[in-house]
Amino acid sequence: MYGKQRLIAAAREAASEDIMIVGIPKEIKNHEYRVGLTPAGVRELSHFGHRVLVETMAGAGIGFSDEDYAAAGAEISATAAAIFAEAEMIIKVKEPQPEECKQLRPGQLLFTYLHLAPDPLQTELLVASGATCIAYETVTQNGGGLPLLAPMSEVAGRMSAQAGAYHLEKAQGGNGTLLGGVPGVASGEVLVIGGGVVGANAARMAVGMGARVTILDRSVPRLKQLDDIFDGRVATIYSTQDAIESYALSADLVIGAVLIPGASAPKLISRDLVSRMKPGAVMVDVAIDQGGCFETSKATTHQEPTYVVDDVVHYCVANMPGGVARTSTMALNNATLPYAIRLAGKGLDALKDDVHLRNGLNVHEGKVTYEAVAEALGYAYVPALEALGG
Ligand SMILES: NC(=O)C1=CN([C@@H]2O[C@H](COP(=O)(O)OP(=O)(O)OC[C@H]3O[C@@H](n4cnc5c(N)ncnc54)[C@H](O)[C@@H]3O)[C@@H](O)[C@H]2O)C=CC1
Ligand SMILES: CC(=O)C(=O)O
Ligand SMILES: [Mg+2]
Repeated sequence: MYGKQRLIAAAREAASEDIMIVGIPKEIKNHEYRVGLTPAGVRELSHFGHRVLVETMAGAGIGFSDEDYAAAGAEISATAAAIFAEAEMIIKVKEPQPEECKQLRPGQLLFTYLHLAPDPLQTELLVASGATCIAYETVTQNGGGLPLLAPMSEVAGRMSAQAGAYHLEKAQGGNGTLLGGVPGVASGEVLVIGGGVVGANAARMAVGMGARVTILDRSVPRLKQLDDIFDGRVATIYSTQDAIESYALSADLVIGAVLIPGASAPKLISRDLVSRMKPGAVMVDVAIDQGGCFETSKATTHQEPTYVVDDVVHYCVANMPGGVARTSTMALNNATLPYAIRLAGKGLDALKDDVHLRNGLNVHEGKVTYEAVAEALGYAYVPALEALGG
């Protein structure tokens, strides 16, 4: 289709689309200043005729005022409760907290990160809500990759090297190694386990700081790509228990960056191995939002990001990008907005029409529609298309 024909078809399609009430509550997780839509995103949805309700002060922490949102076409709501009560689709950033889950209802769409496999309580509450819950992190795309996880993985990967370098300082509990070294003194050793988006971005920052970096992955094609990208500046090693053990024992900083989409992260570093690592080494478990890939990991917050096990500092913040919320909000919105527009225009048909968006569906009308989540938590698995009624 070309030119005028394409415009007419687009106008017809737009005319047949519904108008939706979209709600943006303020995030309530610890030190979480990201927001589900920027004013620019509100403007796009308003342009398509949708009503957008934004909770007062939702973007205040990152310089988006109520006036900015109102100027973009939003209606400012005084409370989250008013938004949950009226909106047909809720757009958030972090997984809904229990008090948010309890306000969801059948027929309502929820579009946000969920990370359900390691989170039985949230899953139970979403199933009980009857709502349609779409997880950013399991939406897929042609050619592979997770387009709505990738922007935050880029951020968290870059932050992980930064956080690791900082916590290697003595005053932060680290062993006092400067990752880049200085002339005449060896640089620090960084082990990155998982060479996907987080891992590549972590390595990029660590290499930039002058560290000696090794990336482990169990995908040989991915190791080949990394070898090309880094052009000899990182070592790429196939991931086995042997490799993990030998590199972890000499590392100053270990970054956990593995993912099996939708599933709980595999525990790749045991408590015993942690006890044999260098005292004052630092471990940053970015995979903590999927349960963590170190046996000793437990989720922490930006307020209290670290704890120590066997003299090894653990940094396990489950919402790392929230620490650079302004950059993260804009990066996340760039990725989510086209999907939000389709969901607002077509409702459930947007899921029926697009297998990649449908792969984001984790819970619908009380059914678990993502296999790895059902398996991890003992629910019956109902394929998304079947749950949606074909
Ligand atoms: N804590 C936080 O704030 C954030 C956490 N994340 C999380 O970081 C994790 C990684 O995400 P991405 O890099 O986007 O995923 P990705 O899918 O791009 O990369 C994961 C990599 O892990 C590799 N892998 C799987 N099993 C492995 C094993 N046994 N040994 C070595 N490598 C293995 C895969 O081959 C793949 O290359 C996810 O759990 C994601 O949710 C992402 C953003 C923010
Ligand atoms: C990916 C994720 O969970 C986050 O950005 O917080
Ligand atoms: Mg997270």
